[in-house]
Amino acid sequence: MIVEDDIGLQKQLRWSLDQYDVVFANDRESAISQVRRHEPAVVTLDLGLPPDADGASEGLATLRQILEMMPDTKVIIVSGNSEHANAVKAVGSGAYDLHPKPIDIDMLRLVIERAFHLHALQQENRKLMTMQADSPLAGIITRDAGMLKMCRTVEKVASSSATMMILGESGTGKELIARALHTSSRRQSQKFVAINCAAIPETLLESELFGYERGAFTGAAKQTIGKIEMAHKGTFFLDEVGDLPLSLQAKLLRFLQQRTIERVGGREEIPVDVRIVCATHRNLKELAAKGQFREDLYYRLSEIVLTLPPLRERVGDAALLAHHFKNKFVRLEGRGTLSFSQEALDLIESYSWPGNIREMENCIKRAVIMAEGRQITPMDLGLMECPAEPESINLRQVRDVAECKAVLRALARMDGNIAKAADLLGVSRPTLYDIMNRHGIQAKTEKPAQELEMGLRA
Ligand SMILES: Nc1ncnc2c1ncn2[C@@H]1O[C@H](COP(=O)(O)OP(=O)(O)OP(=O)(O)O)[C@@H](O)[C@H]1O
Repeated sequence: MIVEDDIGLQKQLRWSLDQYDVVFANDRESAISQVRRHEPAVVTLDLGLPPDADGASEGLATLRQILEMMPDTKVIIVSGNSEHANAVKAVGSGAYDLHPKPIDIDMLRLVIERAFHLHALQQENRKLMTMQADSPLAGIITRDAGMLKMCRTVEKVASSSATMMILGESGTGKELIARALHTSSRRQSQKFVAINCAAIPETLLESELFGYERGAFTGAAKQTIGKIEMAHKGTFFLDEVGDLPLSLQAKLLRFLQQRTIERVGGREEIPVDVRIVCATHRNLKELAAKGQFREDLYYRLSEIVLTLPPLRERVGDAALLAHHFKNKFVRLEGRGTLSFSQEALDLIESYSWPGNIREMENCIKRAVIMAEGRQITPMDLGLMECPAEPESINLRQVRDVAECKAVLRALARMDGNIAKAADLLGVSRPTLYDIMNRHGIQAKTEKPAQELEMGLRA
């Protein structure tokens, strides 16, 4: 934003700064209203504004008000020699830098560029911090109404000892939820032990799960405890439980009924106190109907069932997670500021993510490594598939659903910034608030990090 009452100078700056989206103001009132509407990252401010064009009182008051509203905004004071003392005072009050009049446009461009860079860094940093605070459960990034509800369920059931089944496609975060359940429970100071039934050959699985005594089989040189026993007093996570062979299903069922285990080659019944959480991407009911999974075990394991929606059904999460992973890998790879191009974000939002969050994580890691400039382009993402079109239904419903999705997407993309989301949607801020009200989308401004707990009431 350029705050300047000299129309000639305004024009000159408009031409010289045509690489930026510039908005103008010529006095305090219009400056403040532009700040409300556009929330500019960088402002150049002439101190001599009407009605005190020869003094600095209006300029200094404008500076104060801008910084009260938007403390991160970088305000560059543009002033003549006679105003030097006031310009220094302005820097003392929080202005970012000062630039002398007459303007040296190359110098000013440089100062503006640095100001944008610093602003971007601060925003990234803030986002990183708020993302962590934002998580409803440790490590889980989401603003989707269904997922937020699920996180609340996890918190509620964490203190119980009920056995839990987590269903969902591959890469939807089943293990992450299991870990979150453990860290939210009173078992958190004890071990979380995980085993993937699909990754271990059948012949080894029994001894992995239950342990073995010395001499139980050739090569059993010493007594070894199994994973279930290892998790004593903690949480035991049985991943891909649908792949558990039938013989071991019987043994697991016995453990669930008696809460004791018998090591392979042993005779002793050893009591073990564990919370069992299991997960699968397979349809256990179907497997049970085909006789490949014991129905009694299925019911024992599913005292509480959580179903994780695939990423393509989580509204707004694709852009949110993309930003999260971009920030993570930029840090890990030691890259400078990097943002998504508009086209890259469009692609991220329309892609169907068959591999869910794991695929997204890998894709963004690749993009951070591949990106050549300061922007991640669709090419860097390396995604092939075309977006699927939603089914059409009743016209009013289609319009409603599309409107609601567009608003959630715009808010997610602009990280909850209402003014920017309104701009993106091409509506005024009050109109956006109306639409959000109509769809029950909340914006909790008192807690910016969670402004965005956007939920659909219906
Ligand atoms: N909501 C989320 N926020 C941040 N990271 C996530 C989220 N969900 C999943 N991840 C990350 O995505 C990756 C895959 O998650 P996870 O291993 O928990 O999925 P899964 O459903 O258990 O997969 P599989 O069925 O293949 O075992 C992990 O690196 C995890 O940290």
